[in-house]
Amino acid sequence: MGNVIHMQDVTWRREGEHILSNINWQVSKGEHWAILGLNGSGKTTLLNMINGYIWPTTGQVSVLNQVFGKTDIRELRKSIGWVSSSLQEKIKGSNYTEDIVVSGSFASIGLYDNPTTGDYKKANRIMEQLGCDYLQGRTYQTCSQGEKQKILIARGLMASPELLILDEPTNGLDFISREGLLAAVNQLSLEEEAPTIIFVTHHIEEILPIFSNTLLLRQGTIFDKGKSVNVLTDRNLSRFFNTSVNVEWQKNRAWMTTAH
Ligand SMILES: Nc1ncnc2c1ncn2[C@@H]1O[C@H](COP(=O)(O)OP(=O)(O)OP(=O)(O)O)[C@@H](O)[C@H]1O
Repeated sequence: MGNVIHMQDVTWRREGEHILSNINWQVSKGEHWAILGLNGSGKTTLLNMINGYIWPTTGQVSVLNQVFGKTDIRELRKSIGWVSSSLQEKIKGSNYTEDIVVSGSFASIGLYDNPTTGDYKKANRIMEQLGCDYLQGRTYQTCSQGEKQKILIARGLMASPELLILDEPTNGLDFISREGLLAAVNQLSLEEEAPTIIFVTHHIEEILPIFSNTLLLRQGTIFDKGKSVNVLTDRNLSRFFNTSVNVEWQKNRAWMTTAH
């Protein structure tokens, strides 16, 4: 099994503070991970590190078997799809959805290169797969929040990445759109050439059964990690959130409520 992410004794310090410390984490091919953590726990910092935008102060990082410091990060980034709210903010509302998706081939936000008919065919196939092909011919600004997220995920898949990072993709979605998006992510994971998916969320019930593993991040350290069923327990999450919670499993998803 190949290593998709390998972090060994990683720390990241800024202005005398440890933003990340003692991070030992391995994601193997065939696993999909959820990352859960309160605001400011270091999730974005961790993702920035995986994408090579920041470097560990100490420790070693390798992504897709490429050791940082010995590899061309820009090349590596072509194998990583990253969907985040900061990407969402960069998209121009007047762009056509299919052009946004195609731009994922060129790792550009706008469409500056000359896409081929093949690129558009691929975009169409991915959009079909995510159930958003009906949006072709529409501008981004006319799409709902859920539709926009699907477009950005489709864009992230255009370069056939080996690793797909979905950073709080359900933010701002109503219940129906959220479940629609989760169903699309689930479907995507079943595809033959599916990338490894890292799914960052604040909501436990969004951790679909495909997310075999979960990482709990607290104050820049790993609070717990491992099989989701073992990590998402009453006892563990009560300690993690510092408040008493109950977890109930329904349809292989964990639902959390406060215990009082
Ligand atoms: N460049 C930096 N310099 C100083 N502090 C930083 C820097 N980047 C992040 N931090 C701090 O590190 C901590 C973790 O931030 P990070 O954005 O990784 O958290 P997060 O888990 O993604 O939070 P959220 O859920 O709110 O997005 C925060 O306290 C933040 O202020």
